[in-house]
Amino acid sequence: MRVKICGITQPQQSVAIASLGATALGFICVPSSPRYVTAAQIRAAVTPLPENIDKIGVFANSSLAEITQTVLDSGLTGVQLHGDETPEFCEQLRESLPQVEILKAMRVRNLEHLEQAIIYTKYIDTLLLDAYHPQQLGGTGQTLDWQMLQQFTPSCPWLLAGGLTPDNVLEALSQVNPDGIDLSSGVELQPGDKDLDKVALLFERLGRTVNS
Ligand SMILES: O=C(O)c1ccccc1N[C@@H]1O[C@H](COP(=O)(O)O)[C@@H](O)[C@H]1O
Repeated sequence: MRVKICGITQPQQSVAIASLGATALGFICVPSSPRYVTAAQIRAAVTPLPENIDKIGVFANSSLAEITQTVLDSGLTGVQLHGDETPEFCEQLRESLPQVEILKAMRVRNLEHLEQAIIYTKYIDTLLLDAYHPQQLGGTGQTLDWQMLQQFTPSCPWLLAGGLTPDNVLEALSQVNPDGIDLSSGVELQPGDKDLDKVALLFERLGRTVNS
């Protein structure tokens, strides 16, 4: 199972979190977020990482040109679209960056949103389901209604996000069967500063060994 730890801002934490067992690290490219990092900061954080770790940039309603330039400048291997990007936008991004993994995040409010998620699967590699929050785009610590996701089996891989912590992750995984999970505020001391003890506890509870 993929485990993505998102909202990394410190280069030394990216290396530590990868060695604890993360398969993917996320970097917030949304200027209004307290976890925002520049392309140069991402470059510094991803350069020492092993090749097999996915390096995902999180964008929200950025232009194609901004995303493409950031990917080229930073060494990202994936782009997570966390705003109101359309399926057509995803298709154009795929043409611009054919080698880069495209993840579309859906902030799920109800069953109708889940149905909309399916429309994207033709144009992306991976879906990510996050909780809806009226004021914030992400990193909110709010959980989804896991029961609603029990029948969710899209034709592409998907990651469960939204308020996951070392304390609730096993309960979530007992109810839903995603291809991976994504955690941010649930393993933090404060926005952008990850709590390495909580990250270690997460992998202990998931029963993982280093980079398995
Ligand atoms: O973390 C942020 O600040 C952020 C800002 C804008 C868009 C997405 C953001 N984070 C994403 O939110 C989810 C869930 O976070 P949490 O575990 O509930 O704190 C995660 O996918 C982050 O990539």
